[in-house]
Amino acid sequence: MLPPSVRRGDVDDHLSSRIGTGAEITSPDSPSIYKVVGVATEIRAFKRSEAIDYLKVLPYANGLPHWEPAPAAWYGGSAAWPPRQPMTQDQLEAAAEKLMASERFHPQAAFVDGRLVGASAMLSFEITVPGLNQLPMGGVTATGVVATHRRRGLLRGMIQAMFDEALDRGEPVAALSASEGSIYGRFGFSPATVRTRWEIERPEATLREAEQPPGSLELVDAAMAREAWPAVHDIARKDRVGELSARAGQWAGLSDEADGTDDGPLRYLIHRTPEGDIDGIANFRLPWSPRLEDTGTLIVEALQATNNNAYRALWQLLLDFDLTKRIVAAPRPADEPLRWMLHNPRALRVTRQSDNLWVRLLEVPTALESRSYDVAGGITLTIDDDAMCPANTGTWRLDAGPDGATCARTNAQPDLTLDIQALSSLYLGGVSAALLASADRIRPHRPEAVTTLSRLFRVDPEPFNSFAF
Ligand SMILES: CC(=O)SCCNC(=O)CCNC(=O)[C@H](O)C(C)(C)COP(=O)(O)OP(=O)(O)OC[C@H]1O[C@@H](n2cnc3c(N)ncnc32)[C@H](O)[C@@H]1OP(=O)(O)O
Repeated sequence: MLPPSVRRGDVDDHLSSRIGTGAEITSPDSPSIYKVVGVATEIRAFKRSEAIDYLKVLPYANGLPHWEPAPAAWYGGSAAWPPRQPMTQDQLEAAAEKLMASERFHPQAAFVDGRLVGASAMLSFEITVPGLNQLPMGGVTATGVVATHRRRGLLRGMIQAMFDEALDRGEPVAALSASEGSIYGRFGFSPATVRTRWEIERPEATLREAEQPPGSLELVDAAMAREAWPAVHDIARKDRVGELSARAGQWAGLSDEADGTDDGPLRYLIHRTPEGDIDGIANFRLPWSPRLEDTGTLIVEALQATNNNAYRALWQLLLDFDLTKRIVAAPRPADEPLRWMLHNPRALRVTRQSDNLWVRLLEVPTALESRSYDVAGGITLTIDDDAMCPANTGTWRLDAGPDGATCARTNAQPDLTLDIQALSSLYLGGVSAALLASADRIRPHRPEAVTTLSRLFRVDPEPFNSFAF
């Protein structure tokens, strides 16, 4: 008898077919372990004593050309990845201690013949969903399988175990930032937010409103930035669909020192209300270059504000910093208000746009009932076979509106059919149902079904998450 967290139809068949032993599944003693006869493969949480093995696997696995760590590759900085030096034993011990101390860290690992050959983890977050409600979310992070053990279903096994555990913890939604676009769709993840990188030539960066908004600006050191960021972010994130609660110690590493590259140290700019409360903050750099034509770029790595005054005041200074020629910012939302504050909206040139958060609904009725909908309406939808979360499969009636929603199983004829990926992309309100229908990702059974779905799910402003994890 398999434990409930491991389903014979997906994880185990997949694994045995990959290993090619014609293996039978044994009865595992522990609910989170499964084994294949003849090949000692286990998927289970790793222990503190195994955390260093996990840390050693990760940089090795992630050091592929496609892996794009932020911010180095994001704006073409010079920081090397993977780090040039392996971590020392002391550094590994310290990192392992820190990792395992977090109650919000839920790791899984793959062991073959007792050796840790792959790992992944979920971090528990809150995500802001439409209606500005906070929903528990499991964020998949730090994933790698050593090159010699890839393509045998180890990641699939870990993802399945993490889905099952997230559901047990009451997290109806999972999400991740994808290293490659071709991996995570098969597990039901689908892009739900986008991020952009944009540039403005300083001479073109004139604002329509030249007057300084009320309040004051101050350049501060890293110690002050470490205090300001959590407070500003915790207000701002609850006001933007797609934003996440901060990771433990998210800003602990902010420093005034240069990291030894040409990027220069991070600088910090805060905005205060006339009463003195900090209501906005930006992190920026002024990298050095031996080539004159490459100097004078001010790079904004993060900017968050709790109101429009702070947002405008911060940009007003950053766009007009003496001895600079160009401003580059990333990651930024596609619907950046700054564009509409410029005399010349075309001056803000998006030089890159990519998917940001990939969402995966684990428990459809709970997720759909946890957000609100700007217009009142109802729709009956059929979700195609969801092998990894089979309770989602079937036909659901959603009756929704600004005050909330009910979502229940029904035997009625559906208005449309879609798979869990399409519904996950729609969930935060940033992807158009009409677009997905045009791509045959939604199959309407009534002519007006896609319009109804579109009106129900869209949000304004666009969902955005300001950091990956
Ligand atoms: C959320 C994050 O942490 S993003 C970071 C992800 N990590 C990396 O990119 C590091 C480098 N890559 C790796 O370590 C590994 O290749 C992983 C973790 C991406 C995949 O691990 P594996 O154990 O090989 O994956 P697994 O065998 O379970 O593959 C599941 C499916 O995904 C496919 N797949 C896995 N990796 C890739 C890839 N890089 N490109 C395309 N398809 C892939 C497999 O072919 C398989 O397909 P199937 O279900 O149709 O049979």
